[in-house]
Amino acid sequence: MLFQVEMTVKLPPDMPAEQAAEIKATEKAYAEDLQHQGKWRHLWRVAGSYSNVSIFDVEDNAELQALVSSLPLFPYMDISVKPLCRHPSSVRDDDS
Ligand SMILES: O=C(O)CC1=CCC(=O)O1
Repeated sequence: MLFQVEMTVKLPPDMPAEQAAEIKATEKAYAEDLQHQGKWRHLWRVAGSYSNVSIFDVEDNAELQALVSSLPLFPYMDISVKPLCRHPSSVRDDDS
């Protein structure tokens, strides 16, 4: 199942820089691992913001919930999720 996930990072302004850097580094490693596994198919920065638009390819809603709620930045993000399905006019054969 494909999901579009939009994440907006809102770190507390008073979070120490070292702590913020550590969380971001852990987040990066987690995101890279999920991309290598094929579960996090796309990761795009929304230009001009501290947001990303991502496409996840997971078994079901429960797996998406497990992955997203395990993100190190999860407590510091606003997240919206949209389920996706194939468009009848799509010519790509890899977007199922
Ligand atoms: O910077 C972001 O958009 C949050 C984030 C998601 C994966 C990652 O490495 O950073």
